[in-house]
Amino acid sequence: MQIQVENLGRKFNKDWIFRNFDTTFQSNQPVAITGANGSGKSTLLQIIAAILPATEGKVKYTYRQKNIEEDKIFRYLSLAAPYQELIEEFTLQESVVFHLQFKPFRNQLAAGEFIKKIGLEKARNKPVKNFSSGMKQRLKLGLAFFSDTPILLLDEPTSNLDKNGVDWYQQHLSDNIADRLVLICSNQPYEYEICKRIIHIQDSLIYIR
Ligand SMILES: Nc1ncnc2c1ncn2[C@@H]1O[C@H](COP(=O)(O)OP(=O)(O)OP(=O)(O)O)[C@@H](O)[C@H]1O
Repeated sequence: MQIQVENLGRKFNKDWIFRNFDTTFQSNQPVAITGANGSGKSTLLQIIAAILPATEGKVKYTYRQKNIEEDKIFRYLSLAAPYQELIEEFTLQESVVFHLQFKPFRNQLAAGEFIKKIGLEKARNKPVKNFSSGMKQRLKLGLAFFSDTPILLLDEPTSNLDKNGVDWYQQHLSDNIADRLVLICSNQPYEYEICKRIIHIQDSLIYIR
């Protein structure tokens, strides 16, 4: 998988959040996106996920030597982010079965095994609306980690997780990144220890470290 970003810029109202950004993201080269609160990390991630349009510039997606249109890229990506919604009325079991209608899990993982892997067996029949914020975060991360997609996008991945949850995150992240293009928006180094490349956003400019 490759994502090529050319002359990317985004403004809200009259303010440029960032401008003139060029880079290429590749599978097996996980990248952290860092920067102060409000610097534009989530905005950049949402443009790459084709959730938000860019104001100028282009994002090009290539998978197995074929161009993927922007309106099809959702099929190729998994995203875990604070602004991503879960279906609150569904139980955990129903949420997983619903998800599997659109995106299968890696290595043919079954729904029951998935629920064990995210450590929520006791909540199998509980509605998601009654989950704690940490339980919701485990579900979001699990769906992203274990879905069979070549792109994995994470925004503030350990928010609401306790120490056990952070250990769980680090373990499953490293187990599920092979052959995937991984981008992590974060200011917590323990969330992006696997990333050798860091992109830092400051004062509307994006620096590659
Ligand atoms: N829909 C919107 N309308 C107007 N301004 C917006 C909108 N969405 C984001 N912004 C502004 O864009 C800037 C970047 O926001 P963004 O959420 O991308 O930052 P961030 O680096 O992810 O922040 P944080 O670390 O707090 O999550 C902020 O100044 C924010 O107020």
